[in-house]
Amino acid sequence: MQPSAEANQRIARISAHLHPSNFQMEEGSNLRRANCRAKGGAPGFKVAILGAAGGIGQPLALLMKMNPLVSVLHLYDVVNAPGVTADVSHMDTGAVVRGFLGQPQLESALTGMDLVVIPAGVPRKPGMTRDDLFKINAGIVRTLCEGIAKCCPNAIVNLISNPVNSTVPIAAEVFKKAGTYDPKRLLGVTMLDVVRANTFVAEVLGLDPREVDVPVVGGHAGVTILPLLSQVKPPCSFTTEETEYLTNRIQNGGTEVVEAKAGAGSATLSMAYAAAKFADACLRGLRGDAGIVECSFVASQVTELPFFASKVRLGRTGAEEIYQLGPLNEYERVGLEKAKKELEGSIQKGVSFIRK
Ligand SMILES: NC(=O)c1ccc[n+]([C@@H]2O[C@H](COP(=O)([O-])OP(=O)(O)OC[C@H]3O[C@@H](n4cnc5c(N)ncnc54)[C@H](O)[C@@H]3O)[C@@H](O)[C@H]2O)c1
Ligand SMILES: O=C(O)C[C@H](O)C(=O)O
Repeated sequence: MQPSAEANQRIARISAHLHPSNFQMEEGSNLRRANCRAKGGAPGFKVAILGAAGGIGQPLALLMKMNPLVSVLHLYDVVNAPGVTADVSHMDTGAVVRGFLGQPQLESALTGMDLVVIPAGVPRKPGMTRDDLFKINAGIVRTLCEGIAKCCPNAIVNLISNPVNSTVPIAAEVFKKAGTYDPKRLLGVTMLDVVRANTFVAEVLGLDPREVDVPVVGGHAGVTILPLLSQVKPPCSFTTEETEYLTNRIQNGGTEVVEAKAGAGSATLSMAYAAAKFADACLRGLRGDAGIVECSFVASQVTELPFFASKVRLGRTGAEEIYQLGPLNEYERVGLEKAKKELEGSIQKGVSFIRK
């Protein structure tokens, strides 16, 4: 049966609004229903995931598609973005999903985004440190951040790619160079350390992890991960043995997963959960919700270092307030000095990568 003149007109009207890159994965089709709805302006935020076809990217795409605060979800990767996009786009939740494949489509993926989440880059194998990933991931993060500076300079950026202690300074330098740097909008994702800390502390205390809140400060690698067990909520105390066990387990949580996966990568599922939780907090902040506080690795004056992870209050403009560390016990003070020593070198390495 021939489509009616009215239907043809409707299709032509909708097609005229669509960006050519959105057709990339649906050759032969004139109309993408998803785009029609996006054009209709469903309330919510526009979110891009860069590295969306990866071990973290895929479950993160699924979780963000389920988030009612997301109206448009852009999935970008240098491989396999079409398949992941087709798959996730069939979920009957509100967000409209669009896929973007390879560097020529990066700008389309980023234009108009409110939040950009970056899990792009290589993961560790057993025996590697996060810093061993610098060689490859530094360049990836630089390229992606150049795209952000050009196409969505006001977006909030959640940076997951390791080594976070260096990639966040890299991103800051790229944005400075482009004249778009707003420290409040650049957030290194350390949420997995908090998620792990809540889980392991709850195990020791015999509590439900959802009732536990452990601040984790410093950075995101080995001794730079500093859980503040003296500040756990609900208030509690630990023996020296428990403190040492918990601190070591939280600091080595990533390695525990890398070894268990035995060459098949690092944490992906718990990371996607943590990233989705953090992104949701950022979106609630953007919406104007009050009292959204999470730990993140940000530009900071809490210590003498230019970047440091601590509790931040998330609001309409990103990390609007950065909280001091609060009272530390002797064990934590020693840990803080160790953390700062290692962090200093990692931050400098990131800065020099762009400035050199
Ligand atoms: N911050 C954290 O707490 C945390 C936790 C876990 C993993 N990570 C880090 O996240 C990163 C990703 O881990 P994964 O397990 O998902 O790795 P993965 O290899 O499974 O996926 C990475 C994805 O990035 C894509 N990619 C590579 N270069 C790209 C580019 N230039 N542009 C866009 N996409 C690109 C790859 O194609 C791949 O799909 C690693 O660096 C890992 O160390 C961080
Ligand atoms: O450990 C890794 O390499 C990945 C990530 O940083 C983690 O903490 O799980």
